[in-house]
Amino acid sequence: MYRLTIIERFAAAHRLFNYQGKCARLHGHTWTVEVSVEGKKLNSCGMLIDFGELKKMTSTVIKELDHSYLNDLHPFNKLDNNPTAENLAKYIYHQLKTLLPSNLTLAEVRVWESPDACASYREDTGP
Ligand SMILES: Nc1nc2c(c(=O)[nH]1)N=C([C@H](O)[C@H](O)COP(=O)(O)OP(=O)(O)OP(=O)(O)O)CN2
Ligand SMILES: [Zn+2]
Repeated sequence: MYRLTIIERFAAAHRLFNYQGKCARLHGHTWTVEVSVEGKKLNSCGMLIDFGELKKMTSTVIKELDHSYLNDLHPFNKLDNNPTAENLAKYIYHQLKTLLPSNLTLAEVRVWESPDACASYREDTGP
C-alpha cells in the first residue's frame, strides 16, 4: 500500500460562536491543509497519482474558502457548525472525495490552524 501526502494553504477569517475566549471575535488564519491518499497500484510512471494533480484537486476545493469570511459560507453559516479545524477537515474531506479517481482512497485530511495545532478527519472504516 502506498500513501501520498500533499499540502495546500488558504487564508480566511472566522469567529467561533458558543465559545468563551478571544476566538469568539473576528480574526483570521492561514490554514494549512494536509491531504493523504492511499492506493495499491502505481501507474506506468511509478506514481500513485502525480502530486501536482492531487494538489490541483485540493486547490479546487479550498479556493472556495480562500480569502472568505468562513461563517458566511455553507455549511459554516449554521450556528451549530462553527468553522473549527475539525469541521473544516470534515468538509474538505467530503468535497475532495468526490473528485478523486476510483483507484485512490482518501486516507485523511488534516487542517493546521497554526504551526502547533491541527485537527484531522478520516472515515471510520471499523466494524
Ligand atoms: N479543537 C479546537 N480548538 C480551537 C480551535 C479549533 O478549530 N479546534 N480554534 C480556535 C480558534 O480558532 C483560535 O483562533 C485559535 O487560538 P489559539 O489556540 O489561542 O491560538 P493562537 O494562534 O492565537 O495562539 P496562542 O499564541 O497560543 O494564543 C481555538 N481552539
Ligand atoms: Zn481562529
